[in-house]
Amino acid sequence: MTDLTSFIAGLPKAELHVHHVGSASPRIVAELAARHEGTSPVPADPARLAEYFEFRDFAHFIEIYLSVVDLIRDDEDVRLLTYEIGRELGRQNVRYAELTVTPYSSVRRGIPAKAFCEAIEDARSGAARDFGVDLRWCFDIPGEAGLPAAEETLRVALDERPDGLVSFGLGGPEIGVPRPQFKPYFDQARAAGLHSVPHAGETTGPETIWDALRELGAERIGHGIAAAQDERLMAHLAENGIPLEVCPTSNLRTRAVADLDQHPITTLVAAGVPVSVNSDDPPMFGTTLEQEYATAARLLGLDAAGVADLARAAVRHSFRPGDGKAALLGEIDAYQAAQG
Ligand SMILES: O=c1[nH]cnc2c1ncn2[C@@H]1O[C@H](CO)[C@@H](O)[C@H]1O
Repeated sequence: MTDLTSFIAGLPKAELHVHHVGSASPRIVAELAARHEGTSPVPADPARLAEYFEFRDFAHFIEIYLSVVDLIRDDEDVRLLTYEIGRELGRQNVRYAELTVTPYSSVRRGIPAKAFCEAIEDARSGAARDFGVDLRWCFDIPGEAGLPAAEETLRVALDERPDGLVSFGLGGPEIGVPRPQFKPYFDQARAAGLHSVPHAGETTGPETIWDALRELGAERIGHGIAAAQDERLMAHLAENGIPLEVCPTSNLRTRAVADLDQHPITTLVAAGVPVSVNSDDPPMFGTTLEQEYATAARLLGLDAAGVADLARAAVRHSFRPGDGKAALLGEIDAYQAAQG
């Protein structure tokens, strides 16, 4: 197992499902909480954060998530947060990451869209230069904020169009937030060349995934674990090569699954559904991408070659432009050969 752990650590990887504010390290969260002490429920002591990040259920998770979002108050906070995420990804040998960013939350708090996009783009350049990580953006609609959030997210995406933007998403709760209402916004984003990557089937059933496919033109699905309850849907995903971004520990910590050993990833993989493994909100869930790979290896019974294939799947499912995918696949091949 130690061998596999070090193989995973050195393996060049791609991360496809990781949230911006949800990636803030305990140090950064505590630093921001101290800066805004008295106006935030977030503990300013990193040692107390683990307890703060114990979630009763998904709704509680979103409540806590939004309290951390509230700590991001100016474009300097955005710049620092994003650059530090690049550092952590680089440390894990993540070479490419699509970060789910929610511009609506910041714009609503008074950070101008232009300043927000400049801050993430500055961090993107810095992360490439200093940590060798290629960061890209998925701009997601926070579902709980409804159509005004959809409108604003689309506006920022199309008007600012930062260089790193590759896709358009939809996050937050699924219960009480039907996917079809967002169709016109996804239609416009897709017409402008953005890929469609909504969350679906994380906290509700397979019907939400069907909606995401039919109404939002989903090319990949965030989470999508409820597909395991629907044979026809699994066959559809397999036949059409529509991948799921699976985040095992997240599902445990938000109590979407009761036990990692019963995680649907095994059913999905057995049915031929393309999957990648991702970390979602790593410090909040007490995980890292490396740990998610180790968990997937355990659940799926993978050896080093199987783990390398998992990394290749993430690269293939990614929206990395140009010859970037081939280059990263080449890095994985070279690493595997050298370890051989
Ligand atoms: O696991 C997750 N599922 C859904 N949304 C999430 C998750 N993690 C973070 N967010 C974030 O929650 C906010 C409120 O909608 C959004 O910013 C979304 O990106």
